[in-house]
This record gives sequence, structure tokens and C-alpha cells, in this order.
Amino acid sequence: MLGWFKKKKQTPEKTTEIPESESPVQEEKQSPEPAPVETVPIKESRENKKKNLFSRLSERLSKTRSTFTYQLDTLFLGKREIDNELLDDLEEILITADLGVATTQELLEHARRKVKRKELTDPAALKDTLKEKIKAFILDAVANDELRMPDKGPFVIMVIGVNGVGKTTTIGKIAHKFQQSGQSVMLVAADTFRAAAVSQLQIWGERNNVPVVAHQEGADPSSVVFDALGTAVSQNIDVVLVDTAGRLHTQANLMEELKKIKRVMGKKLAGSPHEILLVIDATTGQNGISQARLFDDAVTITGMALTKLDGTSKGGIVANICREIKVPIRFIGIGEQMDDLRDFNADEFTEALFQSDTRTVDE
Ligand SMILES: Nc1nc2c(ncn2[C@@H]2O[C@H](COP(=O)(O)OP(=O)(O)OP(=O)(O)O)[C@@H](O)[C@H]2O)c(=O)[nH]1
Repeated sequence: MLGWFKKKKQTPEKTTEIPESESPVQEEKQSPEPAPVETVPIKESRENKKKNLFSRLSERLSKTRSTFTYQLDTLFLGKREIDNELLDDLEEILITADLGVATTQELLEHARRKVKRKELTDPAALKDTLKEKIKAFILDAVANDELRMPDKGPFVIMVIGVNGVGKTTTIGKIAHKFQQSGQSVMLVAADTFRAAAVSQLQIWGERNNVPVVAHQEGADPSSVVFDALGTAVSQNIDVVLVDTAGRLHTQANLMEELKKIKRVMGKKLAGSPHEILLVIDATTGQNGISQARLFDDAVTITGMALTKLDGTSKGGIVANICREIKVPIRFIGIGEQMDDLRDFNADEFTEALFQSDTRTVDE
């Protein structure tokens, strides 16, 4: 996924780093018989990287796996047929993992149909059936992708979500990813409601060494955004990440303000914002789905980031939200550090989610 970070890649993908002093080229100059230097072929190095990333994801999803996957494995263990009792127990596990009632019913219906057609008889194979169906829910949402990146001018991402879900942290992490792909980034503090929100964003700006456009507390957020877009265009900035308020005096006020910011962006820079990214805290479960509906009705979201998946045993929310909202998840947050934001990949995620604890990635 995410062609976002491929746009301006300046350097080829790194293989294993060899300190300059150990570089075979230098050795050749200094000594006629260089000491053998262990190099790792590019392919192997990429595979290792992929494996490490996968095991990290799998480890960070351990709370969900230790309940959901463990319970599934226990349920199927020693069972010889798929009967109503087994499906009832399965229903409970799926609902507990935050797959939601409607999504759970669809999964069970799918399984029942397969059992009836005799395409599914072995309880152990039911796990794969679930995995495939969950992946299909996620991919359906990806199929709705209408990501637009401008051919020229800044790529403007408006980040929205209620307070405390991890908006600012996610912005900081995304900024880091863009920078790593060689793109210049600007952060915009359009949450003028809370002074602390501006300073938090400024901290991430300093960490990433990227400019932050901010006005004084209480300023009109739309005017901050208007000025910032002007500056971004004149300074040839590649990516503009706009942080917005998560709470105002009333919810209606908040939605009106977001609509206004979006309108003003479009006036200042035609086609922008190119992405309206909703951040949702995965630990809030079904509440996240209500939030997504609310924000989508107001400003039409184009992508989602699900944070704090490391802190929940209810990772099923990912499939549920994709099925309910039908907007692609772009990122998942699996920790508080800079590189704890992953581009979301349906295959990788479902594999990690369903990976039994007894298996290792090397298998
Ligand atoms: N464990 C974990 N914590 C996270 C993740 N993402 C964000 N957080 C933490 O969640 C808390 C809230 O994050 P913020 O980025 O301040 O949230 P916000 O939505 O900007 O909040 P406001 O500025 O109050 O609107 C912080 O302590 C973050 O470190 C994640 O993926 N995993």
C-alpha cells in the first residue's frame, strides 16, 4: 500500500549497513589484501527486514492474539465436526474481540453456508475460512480507495478525530515517514482551542525537524490553514499535515469547524485536502465506529488510522470498522515511538492476527 512514500525516493533501498571504514572499496585502497567483509545480498536483507517487521507486528498484537487467537485454537482443538454448539462458542469469541454483532453474524452465516454445501467439514479449516472472510472485509474497504495525490503542489492531509485518540502522535509519525522518503513536510496547528495541542505539535515538529505553522490560542483555525497553504506553495513543500481540534464546546461546533476548514482549504488550493484521515483509538471499540460515521457525515473521510492496537485485546475492530465504514485503513499504530506506525496491509495484518502462539515466523 501507500504509494505516498514512494513519490520522491532518492536513495535505493539499503542493504545491511557497512560502516565506511569497513567498506570493501576503501579497504581496497588501503590494503592490497582486504579482510573479508561479510555482506548480505539485497534480497536476503529485504526478506529479513520483512520478517522482523512481521514479528514485531505480531508481537505488538499479542494482546489480541492471546485472547482471540488462543480462544479460537482452544475451541477447535480436538473437535471433529462443526456443530451448532461450536458455532455458538465461536460467536461469543468473535463478539468479545470487537468484531461487532453484524460482522459476526455475517462471518457465521458464511461459515454455515459452507458447512451446508459440505465445502467445510473440518473445524480446524474454519479458522482459515474466518481469516479469508475477514481479509475480504478489509480488502472491500481498500477497493473503495479514492486516494488523490496532486501532480504538483503540496499533498494536503487533514487529520481529524476526537481528543486523545492519537492524532498528534500519528501526525508526527507520518511526518517521519514522508521525510524518510525524501519529501519535505510542514505541520499545521489548526487546533487552536487548546494551547497544549499547539505545543504538542511543536514538539513533534522539533523531533522531525520540520516547520510548524501556528497562530495564537483561540485564532480561527481556517485562517491558520489558509496562511499555511500559502506558505507551503511558496516554499515548495511536498506534504502538509493539518492537525485539527478533537473537541469544541459542542459536537455540532466541531463538525461545523471541520467543514469550514475543508472549504477554506479547497478555496486556497484547488483539490485540497487530498486526504481526510480519521484517527480512531482501537481501544474504544464500537465507539470508534460511531465516531467514524459522525465524521464521515460531516466531511467525508478518505482514510483511517487505527491507533493503540498494541493496547487492546480487541483487534477484531479492524475488520469490523472496514466492513461498516468501507473506507481504507491506511495506518495502524502499534506503540508510542516514532516508528510504531505501520502502513496497513490486509495480508500481513490477518496473518499476524491469526498466528498461533506455537508457530514461529520461520515456519
Ligand atoms: N500504546 C500506544 N499509544 C499511542 C499510540 N498512538 C498514540 N498513543 C498515545 O496516546 C496518547 C494521546 O495521543 P495524542 O497524539 O496526544 O492524541 P490527540 O488525539 O492528538 O489528543 P489531543 O491533542 O488531546 O486531541 C499519547 O500518550 C500517545 O503517546 C499507539 O499506537 N499505541
